[in-house]
Amino acid sequence: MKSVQPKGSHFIDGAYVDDTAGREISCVYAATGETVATLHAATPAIVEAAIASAERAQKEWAALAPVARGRVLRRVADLLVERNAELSELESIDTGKPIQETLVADATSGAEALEYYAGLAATLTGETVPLGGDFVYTIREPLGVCLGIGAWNYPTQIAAWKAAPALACGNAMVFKPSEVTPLCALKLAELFIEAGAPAGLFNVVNGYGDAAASMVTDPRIAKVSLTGSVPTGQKVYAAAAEGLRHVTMELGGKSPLIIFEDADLENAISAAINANFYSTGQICSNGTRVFVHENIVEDFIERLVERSRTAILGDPLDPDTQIGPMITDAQRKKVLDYIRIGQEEGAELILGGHAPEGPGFFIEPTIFRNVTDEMTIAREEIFGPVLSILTFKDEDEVVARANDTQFGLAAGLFTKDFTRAHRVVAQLQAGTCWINEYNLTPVEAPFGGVKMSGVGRENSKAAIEHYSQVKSVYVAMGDVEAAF
Ligand SMILES: NC(=O)C1=CN([C@@H]2O[C@H](COP(=O)(O)OP(=O)(O)OC[C@H]3O[C@@H](n4cnc5c(N)ncnc54)[C@H](O)[C@@H]3O)[C@@H](O)[C@H]2O)C=CC1
Repeated sequence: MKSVQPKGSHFIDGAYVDDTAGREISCVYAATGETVATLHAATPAIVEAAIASAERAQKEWAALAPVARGRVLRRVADLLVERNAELSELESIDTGKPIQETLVADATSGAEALEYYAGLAATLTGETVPLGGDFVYTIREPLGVCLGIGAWNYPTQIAAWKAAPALACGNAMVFKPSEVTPLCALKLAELFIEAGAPAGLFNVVNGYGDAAASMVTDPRIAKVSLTGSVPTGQKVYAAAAEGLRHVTMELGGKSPLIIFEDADLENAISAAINANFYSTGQICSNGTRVFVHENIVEDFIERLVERSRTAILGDPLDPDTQIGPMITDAQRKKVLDYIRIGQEEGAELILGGHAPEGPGFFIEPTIFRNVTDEMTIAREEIFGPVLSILTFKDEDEVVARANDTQFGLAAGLFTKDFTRAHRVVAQLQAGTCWINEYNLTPVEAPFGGVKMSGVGRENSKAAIEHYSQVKSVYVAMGDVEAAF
């Protein structure tokens, strides 16, 4: 494999830097287990350099005309599109996701976020509030230096989804990628410099959880946006509270996908496949509890299994590969444990369930039927290619069961009855819902969770609220009245 060793472990103040005193980070190609790059986790000196340069750059950036800021973001979007082929290859090496996915879902999704917020940058104005003679005007201000902390499943997309709205609002960002996918965000940082952003505006600090934790409580950090698991979210939210910092939390889920009796079966099956096996099931919003009406469950299962059997597992860089490995061996073990527990608790394994022989962290697409609500595989987030089929009889019952979870990230339903579709969606406790689709997350629409799945929204105009603050200015036009 060609070398993907970056010129340094971190990208700070416009250049690669390293401090070999930091603990080693091995970047492993999940398809073979081979180490493809070795980096060093941030030391306190690296963290200090990153935050200090971001603080400097933020002042320069916020002083630019918004349209000029937008122009830089737009150039980054163009560069992401132009370099999509090489960036997708790197994404596949960093994560193990198949190249046929990364070519359409990672740098391209990042580019869309940058293009969207590039356009929005110059429109972020305040409002005027008439009060008779006096009036109030508002100014939308940046927060300062924002900290982004990423998960491993979408390293380019997560970095871009956080950086684009943050920078459009006039903030700077320090981004800490997941320690298992440290490569892609560094490339994004290079592109910001190439596009003309001030040095320090978007810094990447690689490291483990402790490096991110040390930044969360730094007095110069105004906001923290995390994509990660619920336990990490709870820790980061609590730590950020010490300084009353703004937070956005994009956390885990156990989302329902409901297939009503009148659903278009082939479309529903396509959605169930996408909602469970895309990115080898490593997607937070996956619809892993597939509720199928009892009258159609046999037909549904027959076709689902028939189609899922044809999935091609293989080298992520092979254009024919449809399913890549899990991110790490540890994650694969965790998923295999859930599969074992599912069988022990009485669910019926009808496809997959094994790790194929040979190198790499592969796991077969796995389908369980006869899953019941209290089983562990129906309650906990697995974060792997494991689809659970549950059956239901009527609408009220399935809504109650769908909502019976601590999570609330996403939900989907399939029906041809639009009255029912809207009635059910209105009752579902989820931040993002799909009617007759699943897992599409266009930048134009808000994305995020309710309940334990998170706080705040990414994408769309909604993200602007989470990366800016409003100053209210009262203007008096007459004399000041006083009691004496
Ligand atoms: N809602 C969403 O948008 C998404 C949520 N996820 C969730 O993320 C999880 C899988 O990703 P992982 O990387 O394993 O999650 P994780 O929660 O272990 O780590 C996420 C990030 O937080 C950092 N971190 C760990 N401890 C920290 C601490 N005490 N303070 C500050 N930062 C800390 C890690 O280094 C990593 O960069 C899944 O549970 C999944 O549901 C993943 C992708 C998208």
